[in-house]
Amino acid sequence: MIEISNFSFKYRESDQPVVSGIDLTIPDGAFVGITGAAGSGKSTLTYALNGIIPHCYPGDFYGSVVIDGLDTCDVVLTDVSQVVGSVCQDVDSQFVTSIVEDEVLYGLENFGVPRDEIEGRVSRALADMGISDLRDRVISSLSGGQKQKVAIASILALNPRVLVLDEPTAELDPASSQAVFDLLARYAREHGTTVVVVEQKIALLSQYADLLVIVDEGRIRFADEPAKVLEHSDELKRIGVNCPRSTTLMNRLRAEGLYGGASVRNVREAREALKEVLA
Ligand SMILES: Nc1ncnc2c1ncn2[C@@H]1O[C@H](COP(=O)(O)OP(=O)(O)OP(=O)(O)O)[C@@H](O)[C@H]1O
Repeated sequence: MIEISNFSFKYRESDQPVVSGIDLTIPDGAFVGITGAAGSGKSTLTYALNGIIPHCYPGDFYGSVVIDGLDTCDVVLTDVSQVVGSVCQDVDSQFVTSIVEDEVLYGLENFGVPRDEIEGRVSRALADMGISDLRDRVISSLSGGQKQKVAIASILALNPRVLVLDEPTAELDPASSQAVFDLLARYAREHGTTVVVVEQKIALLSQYADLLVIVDEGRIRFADEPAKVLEHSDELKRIGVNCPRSTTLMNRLRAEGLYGGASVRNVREAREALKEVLA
């Protein structure tokens, strides 16, 4: 369980807090999607979850962030890393070795995983990400999308109880993005891993998230199941979050009194809903 209570943070260099009054409870095994306009504070929230705040960025920290009973302010970063595996937005800054296999091995060896488990974990993580063929490649020679997959594989190999990923599909094509989300959802379902993903594509998040969080100017504007959040497509647009056109269309029909169902997340759901409207 993750409990963020009345959390605010001001970077030493910023004039005012960049996130304020954040209250969020995330049960174990939940799939949480976070989105919001550029600069709204999404990455800052992920830094609070993976311990980078307060351990690497100096600033004013108020409130508390407690992960599986660990208050991130009371423990060292390594303790947080044992529980939270994270993939940051700039994956290049995350790599510590030059070969794909070494990168996945690095974390396992650092975490003291028994030798006889290591090969199985490396192979499984690479296979899960569909990159077994990249095992011996030099990381700097990979495409942006391939690098993202290596970064995710390195974290999956560690079997963290919580996964925090900041725009993990930014460099991926739609099919690979879907495959990564499928995999994350499988980890949540089968291993009870709590997954927190920052993502620009609200349609993709809505398809997978149990809880969709919208951040606006450092505050949580909505935190609810996706269909409930999508009901507010006009307000979302005003704060820089564009819903799929199918969502906006069905919301307009609801406003006109022509549709009474839940907000739709995609064209397929809109098609079904329209059948009802036209019946
Ligand atoms: N290390 C830092 N020092 C000072 N200010 C920072 C730092 N990192 C981020 N900020 C500021 O905090 C605010 C929120 O940034 P953050 O990166 O958390 O937002 P974001 O929603 O993730 O943005 P994006 O979608 O563009 O990645 C921005 O005004 C940003 O300039």
